This record gives sequence, C-alpha cells and structure tokens, in this order.
Amino acid sequence: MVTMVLKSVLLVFMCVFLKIAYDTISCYFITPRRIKKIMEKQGVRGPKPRPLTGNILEVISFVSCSTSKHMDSIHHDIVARLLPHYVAWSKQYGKRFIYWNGIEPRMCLTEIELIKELLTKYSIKAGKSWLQQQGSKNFIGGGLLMANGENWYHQRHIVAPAFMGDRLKSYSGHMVECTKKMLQSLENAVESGQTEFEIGEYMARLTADIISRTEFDCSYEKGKQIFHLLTVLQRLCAQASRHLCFPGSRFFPSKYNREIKSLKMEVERLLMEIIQSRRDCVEIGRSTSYGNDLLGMLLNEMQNKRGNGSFSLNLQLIMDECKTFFFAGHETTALLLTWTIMLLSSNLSWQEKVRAEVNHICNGETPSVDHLPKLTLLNMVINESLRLYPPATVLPRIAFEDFKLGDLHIPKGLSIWIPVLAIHHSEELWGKDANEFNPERFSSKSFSPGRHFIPFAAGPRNCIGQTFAMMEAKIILAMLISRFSFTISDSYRHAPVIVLTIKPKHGVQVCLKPLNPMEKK
Ligand code: HEM
Repeated sequence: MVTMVLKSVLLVFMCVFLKIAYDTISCYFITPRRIKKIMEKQGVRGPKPRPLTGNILEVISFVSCSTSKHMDSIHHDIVARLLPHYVAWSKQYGKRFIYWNGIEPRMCLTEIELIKELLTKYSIKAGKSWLQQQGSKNFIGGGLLMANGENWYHQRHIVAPAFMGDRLKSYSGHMVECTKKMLQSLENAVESGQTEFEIGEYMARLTADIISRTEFDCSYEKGKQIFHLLTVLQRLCAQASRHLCFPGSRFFPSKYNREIKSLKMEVERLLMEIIQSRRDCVEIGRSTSYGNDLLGMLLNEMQNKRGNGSFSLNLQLIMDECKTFFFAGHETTALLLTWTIMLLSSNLSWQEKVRAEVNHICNGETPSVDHLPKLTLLNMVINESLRLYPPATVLPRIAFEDFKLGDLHIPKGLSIWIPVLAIHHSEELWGKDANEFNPERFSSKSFSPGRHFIPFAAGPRNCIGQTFAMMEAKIILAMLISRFSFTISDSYRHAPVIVLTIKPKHGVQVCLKPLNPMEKK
C-alpha cells in the first residue's frame, strides 16, 4: 500500500517536473525560434541574438555610449542619442526589423498604416506582455495599464466616467488650487533672493499633488505619503525588471526583491487604512457614499456589484487602480510640463505670444474650463512639445493569437515595438524641419491627428487620462506664464535620457522673473 502511494507521488512529481521542463524549454527556446523563422520567411530580419540575453547587451552599450555626454547645444535631433540601436538596425535591415529583448523577439514597426491597424483593430488580440506585467507586478499589479482581454475591457468601462464630462471638469478646481500653492512658493523663493530654479522638481511635486487630490480628496495628506513610497517602489521595480530575462530571477530573495516586497506591503497597508475608514463611515451611517474622488467612485462601483460575468472588482484591484493612476498620470504630465517650459525658455518669441494670448483670453482671472479651448497657441506649443519629447517614447504590444497586419502574418507570441519618438521625428512624415521647434505646424486645418502624432497612443487602448493631462497642462502653464517670465539658465545642460520616459538627465534650470502688474495685464 505504502509503495503504491509512493509510486503515485513519484509519478505525479515526474509529470510536474517534465511539464515545467517542457514549458521552460518551449518558452526560452522553441517558441522564440519558431517566431523568428516565421518572420524571416516574410523578409523581417535583424541582428543575431545571444543565448538568454538576446540583444539586450548591445542595446545597453549603444545607449550608454550615445548618452555618456550632454549635448553641445539645445537642439532636438535626439533620436540617434536616445534610440541609437533603432537608427543602426533600421539602416541595416530596413523599416521592419526584429531584435531580441532577452528571450522575447521584438519587431520594430514604423509604418503608419500598420500601426493604425494594430492599435485600432487589434486592441484585444495584442496587449501587454508577460515580461511587462512581471516587471510592474509588485508596483501597479493588475491595474488598467497592464490588464488584458476581458479584464481590461471591464476595468476600462468602470473608470472611464471619471475622465469624462462634468466629473472631469470638476477636477479643474483642484488643479488651480494646487498651482496657486506652487506659484506662491516660487514667489516666496524669488523674494528671498533665489533666481534660478530646477523647474522639473516643482512640476513633479505639483502633478503628484494634483493626482493625490483627485484620487483621494479628503485623504489627500495620506495620499501624498502613499505616493512618496510609490515613487521609491517604481524606481526599485524598474531596476529589478532588467534581470527578468533570466529564468527564476523574480523568485530569488535578492536585496531588491526583499525591499520591493516590504514597500509594496506598506503602500497597500496605507491604502487599506483609507479604504477602511470610508467603509466605516458608510456602515455607521455618517455618509451615504464612499466619496466623489476616484477612489470613492471605484468603491461605489464595487458596492453596486456591477461586475460582469467572471469579472468582479475587488479590493486588490481597487488598490492596483489607485497605484496605476498615480504612476500613469503623474510623471508623464510633469515631464510634459518640464519640457514645455524648457522649450518656451529657449524660444522667447513663443513665450511672449502665448503670454499675450493667455492675458487676452483670461483677462487677469484664473483659467477656467471655459477659457481652455480658446488658448489655441498654448495648445499648439503643448502639442509641439509632445511631438519632440513624447513622455512615452515607445508603445509595446504582444500578439496573443495569430493575425494578419497589412501584408504581414503576425504569429502568436511576437512582441511589437512602436518607437513613438522616431515616428515623431521622422523627416519623411514631418518634413525637413522635423527636428525643429515649430508649433505653427499644429495650426494647419489639414493636420490629421492620430496618424503620425501618437503621444497618447491611439484606438480603444489610448490614454484614458489624455483630456485630464491636457487640461492640467494648460491650467498650470497659463498660470505660470502670466505670473513669471522665464529664460533658460546658463547652467542648463541639454541631456535627454530615457528611463522608462524621456527625462532631462540634469534637470531643467530656468531663471524666473516675476512680472509686474502692468506686464501681467
Ligand atoms: C502628458 C501626459 C500623458 C501622456 C503622454 C500619456 C501617455 C499614455 C500612453 C502613450 C498610453 C498608452 C500606453 C500603452 O498602451 O502602452 C497611456 C495609457 C494610460 N494612461 Fe496616460 N498619459 C498621460 C497622462 C495620463 C494621466 C493624467 C492619467 C490619469 C490620471 C493617465 C492614465 C493612463 C492609463 C490608466 C492608461 C492605460 C489605459 C489603457 O490601457 O486602457 N495618463 N498614457
């Protein structure tokens, strides 16, 4: 009897072991090579990969060489600096090529029609890859940004109302209040004799403040504390995700992995405290709803059990959504503002034009949602900034099943990489002055958005916070430009780098001068 049991256990153990061994070999060797063959047959080639690391080491060496120094002057010809591997391989292998991110074969896609088809038609068949999800699992978990398929569909429908209509307009008050506080602190610093400011720090603090207030309203101070921890967690997860291509690396109890786990637990403990106190208020009858902020909306939704079929909104997902909105909405907008201020500080005639427009439209009042659509020059400048320095430089997708894209057969498991930065700087698409700051190009009525201007992606999976971000950027810039004039400081070193998003390596130093009441008018 005992031998029978032992034999059965051994058999089960052997089966499990063989399954794991087969899955590992299939995932690391068989599938990637099958995909490579299918793509090669269609004429899509690329650099030779090394075992396990693929072309990662080449990419690292290309980029560390091109970004080792700052640029000689402020110009915007930055593709060769930030995506040198793209420049080298597209020259050698053509518009479509394949390179290997570890064990993941990635096809680079720059053809506009194919990108449009992929983003609009195949938003369910192509989504976020396992590598991406693992890289951010301890950080934003299964929130909207990393969700796929049915889950993504339901999550998107639940949060969409938070970014539309009157609810969206209601956030403008928070934006104005937070900006007033920031401007006051700048004015105080100027009065005490400071003239030069690293404006990126101010913008990062301001956008974090705004998103904390929008998400947590009355629990705003606690929200700020959570977001501070999330910023540290984000940095650690980005460092740890570099090792993900090595089998089992995420289970290794390294210093990174231990620190990540304990930070994640602390963030979630604080989030649960806020959630619990709102539930208590409703339970004892002190309040009839969970609140009008983003968190309240998600909790109300969970209470109404609008879950559909197998999908249900649970507390873990609500916490993941809170973390996702902070991550997706804070740094991207801060960078948009920082780069726009850099561009206006080094293009004074545009600064003057935008100031005159703001003064004319707002007439000394703080900007309201009714003023914003009339600020057309400001809108053009923001678009030009998003074109030259798109915070999200690449859009990654992975095919979950075989499908046809234009003339290409895309096999299941192929990762597709859309280099937004290169598309935005392409002379073929934007003309000879593609690398110059020229907001005028956005004034043309014939301009067709979404074709080769994709800072917020496109199609059903585009940025849900696009209107929120544009409203926030316009309010902040309009308020800043009517209070201060700014020039780029001599100490500024133009050194864009990509660390997930495009960042100024040494910050953006500007000299601020308060405008006197006559100039403000
Ligand atoms: C200038 C500011 C912003 C830029 C450039 C930007 C850009 C993008 C891009 C390119 C995507 C698509 C990513 C992908 O699918 O791979 C995206 C998605 C997303 N963004 Fe933004 N974003 C900005 C601001 C915001 C704000 C303010 C929020 C929220 C408050 C936000 C929330 C999200 C979310 C949740 C997604 C995932 C949408 C989905 O997959 O359905 N973003 N963003």
